[in-house]
Amino acid sequence: MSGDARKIAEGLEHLSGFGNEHSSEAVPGALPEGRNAPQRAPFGLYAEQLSGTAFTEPRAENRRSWLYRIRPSAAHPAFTRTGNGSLRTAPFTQTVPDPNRLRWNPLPEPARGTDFLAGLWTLGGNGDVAQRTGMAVHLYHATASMERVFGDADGELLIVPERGGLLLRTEFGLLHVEPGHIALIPRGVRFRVDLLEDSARGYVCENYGAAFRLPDLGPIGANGLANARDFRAPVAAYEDVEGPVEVVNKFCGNLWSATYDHSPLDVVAWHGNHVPYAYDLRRFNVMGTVSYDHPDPSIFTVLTSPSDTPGLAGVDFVVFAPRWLVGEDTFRPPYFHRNVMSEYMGLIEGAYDAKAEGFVPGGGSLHNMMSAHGPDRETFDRASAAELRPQKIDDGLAFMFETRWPVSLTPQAARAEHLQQDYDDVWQGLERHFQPLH
Ligand SMILES: O=C(O)Cc1cc(O)ccc1O
Ligand SMILES: [Fe+2]
Repeated sequence: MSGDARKIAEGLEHLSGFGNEHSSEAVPGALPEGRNAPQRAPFGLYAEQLSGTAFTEPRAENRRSWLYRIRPSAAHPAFTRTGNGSLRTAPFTQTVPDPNRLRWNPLPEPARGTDFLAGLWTLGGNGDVAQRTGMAVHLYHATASMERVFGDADGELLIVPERGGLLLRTEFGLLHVEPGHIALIPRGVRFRVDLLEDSARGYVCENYGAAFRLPDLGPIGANGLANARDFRAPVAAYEDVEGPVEVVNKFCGNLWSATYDHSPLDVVAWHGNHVPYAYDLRRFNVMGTVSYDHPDPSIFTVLTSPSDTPGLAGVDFVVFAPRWLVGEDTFRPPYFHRNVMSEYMGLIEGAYDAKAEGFVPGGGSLHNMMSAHGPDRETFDRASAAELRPQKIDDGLAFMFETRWPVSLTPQAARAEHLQQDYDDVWQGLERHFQPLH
């Protein structure tokens, strides 16, 4: 936490757009013109490519950036294993996959001096990191800014702050996010997290699969949901620091550490489309029914990571943002359902319209493949009797990581003190109302 970081965060410029060919230079003239790798890059910088897709993936999929840096990333000593803390990686095989509905309270308060990386705690996930499929659900609770630098070779990190602003110092420059915003750090991109308050907590989806992108809009048309221009990418900003800097690399599930003799956040200019970005979820253009029935939550998709089957996401990131409910002769909250996809939900603020209580900011719920869930009894009773006037839902911000594979838990999540023991009770007392005519 630092006043300096807050001042920096609030004065940041950014580049606008999703998936663009952006370019940025912290020093005018640092970006080569007309070629990526001139014989000598401007100002004695090193040119380096960072790829996010195979070289040969179709143009519409292809992601890579060119970085012009003080030292090439290759200039580093050997990495050696360091402790993984509470961070775990797929395949998750240490617990028996659980068909029960599960819900957790927020993580307990960590020790003072816990940085973002040490504060990461894995709930579970699916797939296999070495196959680049699946995802992990992490929570974080941090009480100190990072001194070290982190990069995740295993996947991109979708960070969903719930409490406390963050200043993300990345190779591409600086991003500022507050609760209600998201940040995405692409696979392999190095970064450090400064806290803007005494502590920060939130959620992370580590996506081992194909990079998140905006969903197709189909009949919605050319605009709507998350609009591309509302995504913010950083402008180039570099650290010219000589001296020991610890760099931690997550590789196939383990943390590896090396002490560099310089900061790796030394990129003076860059161009490309494999970049970190941030987005304010309150900019989401919510679509919904204007006639009847509760639409499926895919209508709230912010970002999707496709799998090899069209329409079947490895993981979708979905937001339940403030909106009007106007459906006529409609049970307006989320319906009862059993879903082939698996749903991890978190709450950033306020309340969620399917749950009267017990689903709290910083907590989370897991409804795995085919587990029966939906409104709790209190919500069902209230919504079944409610007068159906137009109603604004504006007291909460919830989200979902919805994935095609069941989420298996880590032992620490399965045995957590903050796992609620009585979650099933929210569906107790749903009375029988059936009265056939006779
Ligand atoms: O379970 C949930 O609360 C998420 C959800 C929301 C919704 O509006 C419809 C279906 C669904 O799974
Ligand atoms: Fe659901």
